[in-house]
Amino acid sequence: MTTNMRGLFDGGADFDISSTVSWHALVTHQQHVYSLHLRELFVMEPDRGRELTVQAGDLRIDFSKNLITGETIELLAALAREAGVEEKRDAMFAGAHVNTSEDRAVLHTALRLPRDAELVVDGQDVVADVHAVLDAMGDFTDRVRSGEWTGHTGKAITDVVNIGIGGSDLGPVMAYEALRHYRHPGLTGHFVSNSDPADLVAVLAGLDAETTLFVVSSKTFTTLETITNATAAKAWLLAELGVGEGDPAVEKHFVAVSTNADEVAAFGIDTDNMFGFWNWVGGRYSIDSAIGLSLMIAIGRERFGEFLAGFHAVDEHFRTAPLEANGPALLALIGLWYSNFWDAQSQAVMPYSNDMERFPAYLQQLTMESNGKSVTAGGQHVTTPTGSVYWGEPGTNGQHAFFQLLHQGTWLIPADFIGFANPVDDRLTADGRSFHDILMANFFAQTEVLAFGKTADDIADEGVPPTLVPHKVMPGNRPSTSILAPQLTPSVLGQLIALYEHQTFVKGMVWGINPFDQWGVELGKQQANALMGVIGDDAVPAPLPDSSTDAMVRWYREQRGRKA
Ligand SMILES: O=P(O)(O)OC[C@H]1O[C@H](O)[C@H](O)[C@@H](O)[C@@H]1O
Repeated sequence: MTTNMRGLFDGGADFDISSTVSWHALVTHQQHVYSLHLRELFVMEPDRGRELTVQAGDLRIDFSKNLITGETIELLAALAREAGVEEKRDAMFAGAHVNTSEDRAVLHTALRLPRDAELVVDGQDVVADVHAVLDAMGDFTDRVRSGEWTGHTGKAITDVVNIGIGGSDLGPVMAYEALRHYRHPGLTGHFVSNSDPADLVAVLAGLDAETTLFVVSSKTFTTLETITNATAAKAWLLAELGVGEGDPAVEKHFVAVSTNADEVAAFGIDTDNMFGFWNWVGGRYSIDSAIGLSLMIAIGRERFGEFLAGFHAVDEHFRTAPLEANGPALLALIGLWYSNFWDAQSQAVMPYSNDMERFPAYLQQLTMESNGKSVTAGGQHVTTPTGSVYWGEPGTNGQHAFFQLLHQGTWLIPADFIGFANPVDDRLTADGRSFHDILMANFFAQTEVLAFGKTADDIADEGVPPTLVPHKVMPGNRPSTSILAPQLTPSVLGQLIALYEHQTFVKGMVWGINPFDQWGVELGKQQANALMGVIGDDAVPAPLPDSSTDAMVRWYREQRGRKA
């Protein structure tokens, strides 16, 4: 396989997905589906619930409550084929440089290959490299968990603080919360990300420096927030331990996860205590790399292995299943159906699992940083809307907050519901009734009501006064996808993440954009750096170039007790 993928990924300067035969067919087909209600579709296709359900690993994905027919799936699959999704998928798995703007391979799938797999990319045995790091992480994890690794004063570690932001925070904290029941009882994890000092202050307030381990996680090791927090944490540690800068105590309390050994050393962390990864792992695709170290310490190396095996199961499904029965591909294509043919702008994700509270936030970075692009990989302006706004809250909480808008509002907002057959912990009951049954009864009820609603006739038949009937009509025909799994285990969490990673990829490939760069984040960082020297220093001459920022900075200086 050639590593120069410009041809395939640029699609040729003239290629425009919205000019393809399949796209035009979908435009026409949408008018047909628009004329049908989900109530009618379920009558016309009585076995629809089973026919439109796909199994991907342990994930049972029911697409039947979407505004689709069998023909929609055929047309969407044809669109994906016209866009070269299968070739692009194969190229990604093989290690081609599919991230064209940065000329990099995209190999998060290699992070979960089993030890006996083979993959050589750019002359490098990727599987051997991945497992060497996993082994080092595992050995370190074992030592921390057993108490063999001690702090400077010889005490075992009780608290692990991950310092990172973006992909170096969202994945670790989300998975740590989601896998709460698998954690080591004697170790507590903490996550510090924000450049608001309140974040670090609140975490340090409860900690004993002698038993605290900091994991500084940063792909680049230059991210301002992370380096600021890590520097402050180091100063706190040195002060608490009563030792000076450069004291070897730091080695016992700071480890690093990064691709940048030079910066790690410059920060003062022994590179023997650094766990590496590679530039072919994007930040938002990195929870299964060494960035997962704090998670591995929490759940242990075996459970972390199960987590990786879960990703791999869905990778294999995605790599081999035909598009028409491919969970990630269908999730993507049906999402794209709403974005591009129904004018939907957002996508809700509702995990019916309190432990998955951070999953929507995690998906925001994964999907929006990946597909929030308006030029194609070839540099042309896109001709269609791209990435959706992802958002959500755990059920049932969301039901009592914003579901009203989903049920009766004017926007079409497709929703993914995620739920489990078994709770991880069912010790508590409410008068003998399972909490979990209450939770899942709500899940099923919501997807049913969204799809089928309640008609004015049905409401009138119940004796509701005519003036109230319009207010009580539930229009239905609101799409949802139900993703179910037996239980929220490390493997299932890995499967869910891989499902969304690959759906993000498929959407990006159909749109012809590059889901693996994030140039849009850079300018804000540069601007913040430039303003940092200005806002706190009266000597820097005003005015600033725009009147809004200028006035705000003057106000800020005044409020901070300085003269503008
Ligand atoms: O891991 P780091 O290099 O510190 O990067 C942390 C995060 O910051 C950047 O601004 C990117 O937008 C993210 O993709 C990345 O995950």
